Amino acid sequence: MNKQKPIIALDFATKEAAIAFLNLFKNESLNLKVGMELFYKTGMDFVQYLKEEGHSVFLDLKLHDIPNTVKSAMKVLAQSGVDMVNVHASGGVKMMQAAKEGLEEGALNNHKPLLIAVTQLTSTSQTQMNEEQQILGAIQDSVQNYATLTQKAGLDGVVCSPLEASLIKEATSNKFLTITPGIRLTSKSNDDQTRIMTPRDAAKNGSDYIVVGRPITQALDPVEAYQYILKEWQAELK
Ligand SMILES: O=C(O)c1cc(=O)[nH]c(=O)n1[C@@H]1O[C@H](COP(=O)(O)O)[C@@H](O)[C@H]1O
Repeated sequence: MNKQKPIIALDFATKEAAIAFLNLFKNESLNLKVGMELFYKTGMDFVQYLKEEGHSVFLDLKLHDIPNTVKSAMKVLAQSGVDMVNVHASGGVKMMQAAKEGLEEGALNNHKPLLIAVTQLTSTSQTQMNEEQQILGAIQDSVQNYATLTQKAGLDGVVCSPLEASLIKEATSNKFLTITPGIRLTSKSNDDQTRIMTPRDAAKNGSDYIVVGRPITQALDPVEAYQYILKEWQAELK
């Protein structure tokens, strides 16, 4: 995964729609995230096709189950040759350790994907967390707690909002990765994302990778939107 480039969330319903989008980018090698919608429709063959086309792939399936099940599933994912996979940190330290073991056991030719854990989803608001999850206190504290547990389990980093990136670096280490969706071009969100930042501010606040979906995929000119975000991201990259 090239840190200089945003990760594009390839949230499309079909292989044809995803390929039509990718064709706009000619032969450029991209960081792509394949999530549940596209994966459930197209399966591992399409993921493999993306790898063969020279792209880096974050397979975002957010595993969350008992340790034994997650370990077995990770063994299979390790064999796919993808570059990054994830679990939910709320599954607990034992589940995260099992995920890591599964990846290590399944790794082919020593290629082990980066393993990261989702803290609090970027769509979750302070109020929602307090009222629905019954976690009291500030959402930043919950994110930091999940990040500390993730580090303890030996994973490579977390998925969080860019708003929390610098806080996580302070609580863990500079090498602990922050992968940050919730990227919007203005400071106001008009969709399901609540904890958002612009690409430039995300870079300033220490995000290692930004994940961007609709601001690129739904743009009138996706290549122009991508180029703009790339420029904004790289402008402040340390
Ligand atoms: O794990 C993720 O990638 C993820 C975690 C999170 O907390 N928030 C979040 O938005 N995502 C993913 O990041 C992408 C963001 O897409 P947009 O909101 O369209 O930019 C989606 O594919 C989400 O599934």
